[in-house]
Amino acid sequence: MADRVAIASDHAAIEMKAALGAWLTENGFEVADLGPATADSVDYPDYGYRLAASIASGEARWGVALCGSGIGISIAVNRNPAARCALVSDNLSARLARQHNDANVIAMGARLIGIETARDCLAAFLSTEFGGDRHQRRVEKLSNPQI
Ligand SMILES: O=C(CO)[C@H](O)[C@H](O)[C@H](O)COP(=O)(O)O
Repeated sequence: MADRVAIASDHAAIEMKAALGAWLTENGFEVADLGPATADSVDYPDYGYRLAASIASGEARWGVALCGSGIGISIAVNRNPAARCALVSDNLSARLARQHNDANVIAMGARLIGIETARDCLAAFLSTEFGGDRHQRRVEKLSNPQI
């Protein structure tokens, strides 16, 4: 399970899903493609929930969530308390999502960024450690929402 990555999208990001899935495999990650399998129009919540469930169950350590903007699917993933999904579009945000937020799912928008940028973000995300310390306290508070 350690390096297993679950990847899911909607129809808008099917090509980016294929490209990032191939890159993950080439780089030694075990990939669970949670769909969809075709470019037929689908609803991003269905795939976001499926991805989050694979993180919650421990089937996957990491998640990659893709849709047109990345917004809808990131909202869907974050409905599951086991997920900390960060929507990013640049290398620094991808690194900070790990360093400060201990994000376990990266979301990106296939209609907003190109595949090269997405690969760069994913590589940065997967190679960056959580910083712990003060960030640990804050991340723990994310699991205990209160005013
Ligand atoms: O960006 C999205 C939601 O935040 C989704 O990716 C969808 O791709 C988008 O809403 C789909 O639009 P479409 O006109 O049905 O392709």
